[in-house]
Amino acid sequence: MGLSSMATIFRSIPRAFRGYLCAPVPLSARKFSQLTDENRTLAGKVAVVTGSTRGIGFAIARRMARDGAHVVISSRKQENVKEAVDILKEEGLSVTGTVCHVGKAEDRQHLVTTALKHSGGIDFLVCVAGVNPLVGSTLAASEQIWDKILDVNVKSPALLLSQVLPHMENRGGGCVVLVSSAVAYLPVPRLGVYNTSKTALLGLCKSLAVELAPKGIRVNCLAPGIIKTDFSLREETMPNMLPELKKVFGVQRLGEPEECAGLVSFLCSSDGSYITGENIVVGGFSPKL
Ligand SMILES: NC(=O)C1=CN([C@@H]2O[C@H](COP(=O)(O)OP(=O)(O)OC[C@H]3O[C@@H](n4cnc5c(N)ncnc54)[C@H](OP(=O)(O)O)[C@@H]3O)[C@@H](O)[C@H]2O)C=CC1
Ligand SMILES: O=C1Nc2ccccc2C1=O
Repeated sequence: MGLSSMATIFRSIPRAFRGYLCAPVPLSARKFSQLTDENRTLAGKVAVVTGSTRGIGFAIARRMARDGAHVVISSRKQENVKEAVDILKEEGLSVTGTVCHVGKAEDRQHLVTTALKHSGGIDFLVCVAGVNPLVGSTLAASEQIWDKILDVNVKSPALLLSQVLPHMENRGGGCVVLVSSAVAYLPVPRLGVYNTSKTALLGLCKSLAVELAPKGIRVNCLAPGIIKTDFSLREETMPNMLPELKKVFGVQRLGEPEECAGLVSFLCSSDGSYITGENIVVGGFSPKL
Protein backbone atom coordinates (compact mmCIF):
# COMPACT_ATOMS: atom_id res chain seq x y z
CA MET A 1 0.00 0.00 0.00
CA GLY A 2 1.34 3.47 -0.95
CA LEU A 3 1.91 6.21 1.63
CA SER A 4 -0.84 8.41 0.21
CA SER A 5 -3.51 5.70 0.48
CA MET A 6 -2.35 4.90 4.04
CA ALA A 7 -2.64 8.60 4.85
CA THR A 8 -6.18 8.68 3.43
CA ILE A 9 -7.18 5.72 5.61
CA PHE A 10 -5.51 7.37 8.62
CA ARG A 11 -7.46 10.59 8.08
CA SER A 12 -10.75 8.66 7.92
CA ILE A 13 -10.20 7.36 11.50
CA PRO A 14 -11.57 9.59 14.31
CA ARG A 15 -8.73 11.60 15.86
CA ALA A 16 -9.29 10.17 19.37
CA PHE A 17 -8.50 6.66 18.09
CA ARG A 18 -5.46 7.46 15.96
CA GLY A 19 -3.03 7.05 18.88
CA TYR A 20 -3.93 3.36 19.09
CA LEU A 21 -2.53 2.87 15.61
CA CYS A 22 1.03 3.86 16.51
CA ALA A 23 2.44 0.58 17.76
CA PRO A 24 1.63 -1.74 14.85
CA VAL A 25 2.06 0.79 12.02
CA PRO A 26 5.42 0.70 10.15
CA LEU A 27 7.90 3.52 10.83
CA SER A 28 7.52 5.09 7.36
CA ALA A 29 3.76 5.42 7.82
CA ARG A 30 4.12 6.84 11.32
CA LYS A 31 6.48 9.48 9.94
CA PHE A 32 3.96 10.31 7.25
CA SER A 33 1.16 10.57 9.78
CA GLN A 34 3.24 13.10 11.73
CA LEU A 35 3.59 15.17 8.58
CA THR A 36 -0.13 15.26 7.86
CA ASP A 37 -1.36 16.38 11.29
CA GLU A 38 -3.03 19.67 10.37
CA ASN A 39 -3.79 20.42 14.04
CA ARG A 40 -0.24 21.27 15.00
CA THR A 41 0.28 24.91 15.97
CA LEU A 42 2.42 25.86 12.94
CA ALA A 43 0.78 23.55 10.38
CA GLY A 44 0.84 24.86 6.82
CA LYS A 45 3.38 27.59 7.64
CA VAL A 46 6.86 28.15 6.26
CA ALA A 47 9.77 29.20 8.48
CA VAL A 48 13.21 30.43 7.42
CA VAL A 49 15.79 30.01 10.18
CA THR A 50 19.33 31.39 9.83
CA GLY A 51 22.26 29.79 11.64
CA SER A 52 20.22 26.63 12.06
CA THR A 53 22.62 23.75 11.46
CA ARG A 54 23.60 23.38 15.13
CA GLY A 55 23.08 24.86 18.58
CA ILE A 56 20.14 27.13 19.31
CA GLY A 57 19.16 27.54 15.63
CA PHE A 58 19.02 23.78 15.07
CA ALA A 59 16.83 23.27 18.15
CA ILE A 60 14.49 26.03 16.96
CA ALA A 61 14.30 24.56 13.45
CA ARG A 62 13.56 21.09 14.82
CA ARG A 63 10.87 22.40 17.20
CA MET A 64 9.14 24.49 14.51
CA ALA A 65 9.15 21.51 12.14
CA ARG A 66 7.76 19.25 14.89
CA ASP A 67 5.04 21.85 15.41
CA GLY A 68 4.07 21.48 11.77
CA ALA A 69 5.98 24.15 9.84
CA HIS A 70 8.06 23.51 6.74
CA VAL A 71 11.48 24.80 7.79
CA VAL A 72 14.25 26.14 5.58
CA ILE A 73 17.57 25.37 7.29
CA SER A 74 20.67 27.44 6.54
CA SER A 75 24.23 28.28 7.57
CA ARG A 76 27.57 29.06 5.94
CA LYS A 77 28.82 25.55 5.30
CA GLN A 78 27.21 23.14 2.83
CA GLU A 79 28.32 20.05 4.79
CA ASN A 80 26.62 21.40 7.93
CA VAL A 81 23.43 22.16 6.00
CA LYS A 82 23.38 18.67 4.53
CA GLU A 83 23.96 17.01 7.90
CA ALA A 84 21.22 19.03 9.65
CA VAL A 85 18.70 18.46 6.83
CA ASP A 86 19.48 14.72 6.77
CA ILE A 87 18.96 14.41 10.54
CA LEU A 88 15.63 16.23 10.50
CA LYS A 89 14.34 14.43 7.40
CA GLU A 90 15.27 11.14 9.06
CA GLU A 91 12.97 12.22 11.92
CA GLY A 92 10.15 12.60 9.39
CA LEU A 93 10.18 16.40 9.49
CA SER A 94 9.51 18.69 6.55
CA VAL A 95 12.71 20.64 5.87
CA THR A 96 14.86 21.91 3.05
CA GLY A 97 18.24 23.57 3.31
CA THR A 98 20.60 25.92 1.58
CA VAL A 99 23.87 27.68 2.25
CA CYS A 100 23.47 31.23 3.53
CA HIS A 101 26.19 33.34 5.09
CA VAL A 102 23.93 36.08 6.45
CA GLY A 103 26.58 38.75 5.88
CA LYS A 104 26.50 38.13 2.09
CA ALA A 105 23.75 39.82 0.05
CA GLU A 106 23.76 37.15 -2.69
CA ASP A 107 23.39 34.37 -0.07
CA ARG A 108 20.46 36.17 1.56
CA GLN A 109 18.75 36.50 -1.83
CA HIS A 110 19.40 32.84 -2.57
CA LEU A 111 17.89 31.83 0.80
CA VAL A 112 14.68 33.70 0.01
CA THR A 113 14.54 32.28 -3.53
CA THR A 114 15.06 28.74 -2.21
CA ALA A 115 12.30 29.13 0.38
CA LEU A 116 9.87 30.37 -2.26
CA LYS A 117 10.84 27.67 -4.75
CA HIS A 118 10.30 24.84 -2.26
CA SER A 119 7.41 26.22 -0.24
CA GLY A 120 5.65 28.98 -2.18
CA GLY A 121 5.81 31.58 0.59
CA ILE A 122 7.36 32.65 3.89
CA ASP A 123 5.46 33.15 7.17
CA PHE A 124 8.24 33.21 9.76
CA LEU A 125 11.80 34.50 9.83
CA VAL A 126 14.02 33.51 12.76
CA CYS A 127 17.41 35.23 12.74
CA VAL A 128 19.74 33.14 14.88
CA ALA A 129 23.12 33.51 13.14
CA GLY A 130 25.51 35.58 15.23
CA VAL A 131 29.26 35.81 15.74
CA ASN A 132 31.79 36.97 18.26
CA PRO A 133 35.32 37.09 16.87
CA LEU A 134 36.69 39.16 19.79
CA VAL A 135 37.22 38.60 23.49
CA GLY A 136 39.11 41.74 24.50
CA SER A 137 39.03 45.47 24.94
CA THR A 138 36.20 47.34 23.19
CA LEU A 139 38.37 50.34 22.41
CA ALA A 140 41.20 48.20 21.05
CA ALA A 141 38.81 46.52 18.58
CA SER A 142 39.75 47.14 14.95
CA GLU A 143 37.32 48.62 12.45
CA GLN A 144 37.28 45.23 10.74
CA ILE A 145 36.07 43.57 13.96
CA TRP A 146 33.38 46.23 14.45
CA ASP A 147 32.21 45.78 10.86
CA LYS A 148 32.07 41.99 11.09
CA ILE A 149 30.13 41.90 14.35
CA LEU A 150 27.69 44.64 13.38
CA ASP A 151 27.24 43.29 9.83
CA VAL A 152 26.43 39.73 10.89
CA ASN A 153 24.65 40.34 14.19
CA VAL A 154 22.69 43.54 13.53
CA LYS A 155 22.55 44.55 9.86
CA SER A 156 21.95 41.11 8.36
CA PRO A 157 18.62 40.40 10.13
CA ALA A 158 17.25 43.75 8.93
CA LEU A 159 18.58 43.29 5.38
CA LEU A 160 17.27 39.74 5.17
CA LEU A 161 13.89 40.83 6.47
CA SER A 162 13.72 43.54 3.80
CA GLN A 163 14.01 40.77 1.18
CA VAL A 164 11.46 38.55 2.97
CA LEU A 165 8.95 41.33 3.63
CA PRO A 166 7.05 41.34 0.29
CA HIS A 167 6.51 37.60 0.64
CA MET A 168 5.17 37.91 4.20
CA GLU A 169 2.87 40.67 2.98
CA ASN A 170 1.64 38.30 0.24
CA ARG A 171 0.66 35.86 3.00
CA GLY A 172 -1.23 38.64 4.84
CA GLY A 173 1.24 38.85 7.75
CA GLY A 174 4.03 37.04 9.50
CA CYS A 175 6.25 36.76 12.51
CA VAL A 176 9.93 37.58 13.00
CA VAL A 177 12.10 36.46 15.90
CA LEU A 178 15.54 37.98 16.46
CA VAL A 179 18.15 36.38 18.71
CA SER A 180 19.94 38.80 21.03
CA SER A 181 21.57 37.77 24.35
CA ALA A 182 21.36 38.44 28.07
CA VAL A 183 24.58 40.44 27.58
CA ALA A 184 22.37 43.04 25.92
CA TYR A 185 21.20 43.92 29.46
CA LEU A 186 24.18 42.85 31.51
CA PRO A 187 27.40 43.53 29.62
CA VAL A 188 30.08 40.88 30.02
CA PRO A 189 33.61 42.29 30.39
CA ARG A 190 35.83 41.78 27.30
CA LEU A 191 32.78 41.26 25.07
CA GLY A 192 32.10 44.96 24.53
CA VAL A 193 31.55 44.95 20.77
CA TYR A 194 29.38 41.81 20.93
CA ASN A 195 27.44 43.22 23.94
CA THR A 196 26.80 46.37 21.92
CA SER A 197 25.57 44.43 18.88
CA LYS A 198 23.15 42.45 21.06
CA THR A 199 21.82 45.62 22.72
CA ALA A 200 21.28 47.08 19.24
CA LEU A 201 19.07 44.09 18.42
CA LEU A 202 16.71 45.00 21.27
CA GLY A 203 16.23 48.39 19.64
CA LEU A 204 15.89 46.85 16.19
CA CYS A 205 13.13 44.62 17.57
CA LYS A 206 11.21 47.62 18.95
CA SER A 207 11.60 49.71 15.77
CA LEU A 208 10.64 46.91 13.41
CA ALA A 209 7.66 45.95 15.58
CA VAL A 210 6.26 49.48 15.29
CA GLU A 211 7.08 49.77 11.58
CA LEU A 212 5.58 46.41 10.60
CA ALA A 213 2.52 46.27 12.87
CA PRO A 214 0.28 47.84 10.20
CA LYS A 215 1.25 45.00 7.86
CA GLY A 216 0.26 42.32 10.38
CA ILE A 217 3.87 41.35 11.00
CA ARG A 218 5.00 40.83 14.61
CA VAL A 219 8.64 41.16 15.67
CA ASN A 220 9.99 39.78 18.93
CA CYS A 221 13.41 39.01 20.29
CA LEU A 222 14.89 36.19 22.35
CA ALA A 223 17.74 37.04 24.74
CA PRO A 224 19.37 33.77 25.86
CA GLY A 225 21.63 33.46 28.88
CA ILE A 226 24.39 30.88 28.63
CA ILE A 227 23.13 27.99 26.54
CA LYS A 228 25.15 24.79 26.09
CA THR A 229 26.40 25.01 22.49
CA ASP A 230 29.74 25.00 20.64
CA PHE A 231 29.65 28.80 20.84
CA SER A 232 29.36 28.99 24.63
CA LEU A 233 31.77 26.15 25.30
CA ARG A 234 34.64 27.86 23.43
CA GLU A 235 36.58 30.24 25.64
CA GLU A 236 37.58 32.36 22.62
CA THR A 237 33.95 33.25 21.82
CA MET A 238 32.47 33.32 25.31
CA PRO A 239 34.38 33.46 28.61
CA ASN A 240 32.98 31.14 31.30
CA MET A 241 30.57 33.26 33.31
CA LEU A 242 28.62 30.57 35.12
CA PRO A 243 30.45 30.80 38.50
CA GLU A 244 29.77 34.54 38.59
CA LEU A 245 26.13 34.17 37.47
CA LYS A 246 25.68 31.51 40.15
CA LYS A 247 27.08 33.77 42.85
CA VAL A 248 25.24 36.93 41.88
CA PHE A 249 21.95 35.73 40.40
CA GLY A 250 21.56 32.16 41.64
CA VAL A 251 21.70 30.75 38.11
CA GLN A 252 22.20 27.03 38.72
CA ARG A 253 23.17 25.62 35.35
CA LEU A 254 23.71 26.28 31.66
CA GLY A 255 20.58 26.22 29.50
CA GLU A 256 19.85 23.68 26.78
CA PRO A 257 19.16 24.84 23.18
CA GLU A 258 15.72 23.18 23.41
CA GLU A 259 14.85 25.55 26.26
CA CYS A 260 14.96 28.41 23.73
CA ALA A 261 13.03 26.61 21.02
CA GLY A 262 9.54 26.33 22.51
CA LEU A 263 9.37 30.07 23.07
CA VAL A 264 10.11 30.80 19.41
CA SER A 265 7.44 28.34 18.30
CA PHE A 266 4.99 29.91 20.75
CA LEU A 267 5.73 33.45 19.50
CA CYS A 268 5.14 32.37 15.90
CA SER A 269 1.94 30.49 16.73
CA SER A 270 -1.52 32.01 17.09
CA ASP A 271 -0.99 31.84 20.88
CA GLY A 272 1.51 34.68 20.44
CA SER A 273 -0.77 36.71 18.16
CA TYR A 274 -0.98 39.77 20.46
CA ILE A 275 2.72 39.93 21.35
CA THR A 276 5.04 42.20 19.39
CA GLY A 277 8.09 44.33 20.21
CA GLU A 278 8.90 42.07 23.17
CA ASN A 279 12.42 41.13 24.25
CA ILE A 280 12.41 37.94 26.34
CA VAL A 281 15.31 36.60 28.42
CA VAL A 282 15.75 32.80 28.59
CA GLY A 283 18.63 32.64 31.03
CA GLY A 284 17.82 31.05 34.36
CA PHE A 285 17.39 34.58 35.69
CA SER A 286 16.36 37.76 33.91
CA PRO A 287 18.44 40.87 34.60
CA LYS A 288 15.88 43.17 32.89
CA LEU A 289 13.15 45.13 34.66
N1 LIG B 1 25.13 29.84 23.25
C1 LIG B 1 24.89 30.84 24.06
O1 LIG B 1 25.13 30.75 25.27
C2 LIG B 1 24.27 32.10 23.55
C3 LIG B 1 24.10 32.32 22.22
N2 LIG B 1 23.49 33.48 21.81
C4 LIG B 1 23.26 33.76 20.40
O2 LIG B 1 22.57 32.66 19.82
C5 LIG B 1 22.92 32.55 18.46
C6 LIG B 1 23.31 31.11 18.16
O3 LIG B 1 24.37 30.75 18.99
P1 LIG B 1 24.75 29.21 19.28
O4 LIG B 1 23.66 28.33 18.88
O5 LIG B 1 25.27 29.18 20.65
O6 LIG B 1 25.98 29.03 18.27
P2 LIG B 1 26.61 27.72 17.58
O7 LIG B 1 28.04 28.04 17.36
O8 LIG B 1 26.24 26.49 18.32
O9 LIG B 1 25.84 27.67 16.18
C7 LIG B 1 25.95 28.73 15.29
C8 LIG B 1 25.16 28.41 14.02
O10 LIG B 1 25.19 29.54 13.17
C9 LIG B 1 25.85 29.23 11.95
N3 LIG B 1 26.57 30.45 11.56
C10 LIG B 1 27.64 31.02 12.13
N4 LIG B 1 27.96 32.15 11.50
C11 LIG B 1 27.05 32.31 10.50
C12 LIG B 1 26.85 33.28 9.49
N5 LIG B 1 27.67 34.33 9.35
N6 LIG B 1 25.81 33.13 8.65
C13 LIG B 1 24.98 32.07 8.77
N7 LIG B 1 25.13 31.11 9.68
C14 LIG B 1 26.15 31.23 10.55
C15 LIG B 1 26.69 27.98 12.23
O11 LIG B 1 26.90 27.12 11.12
P3 LIG B 1 28.11 27.34 10.05
O12 LIG B 1 29.38 27.20 10.80
O13 LIG B 1 27.88 26.28 9.01
O14 LIG B 1 27.88 28.70 9.49
C16 LIG B 1 25.77 27.27 13.23
O15 LIG B 1 24.73 26.60 12.56
C17 LIG B 1 24.00 33.58 18.20
O16 LIG B 1 23.39 34.73 17.66
C18 LIG B 1 24.54 33.89 19.59
O17 LIG B 1 25.03 35.21 19.67
C19 LIG B 1 23.06 34.42 22.71
C20 LIG B 1 23.22 34.23 24.02
C21 LIG B 1 23.87 33.08 24.56
O1 LIG C 1 28.62 35.49 24.41
C1 LIG C 1 27.96 35.46 25.47
N1 LIG C 1 28.47 35.39 26.73
C2 LIG C 1 27.46 35.35 27.64
C3 LIG C 1 27.51 35.26 29.00
C4 LIG C 1 26.32 35.27 29.71
C5 LIG C 1 25.11 35.34 29.05
C6 LIG C 1 25.06 35.41 27.66
C7 LIG C 1 26.26 35.42 26.98
C8 LIG C 1 26.55 35.49 25.56
O2 LIG C 1 25.79 35.58 24.60
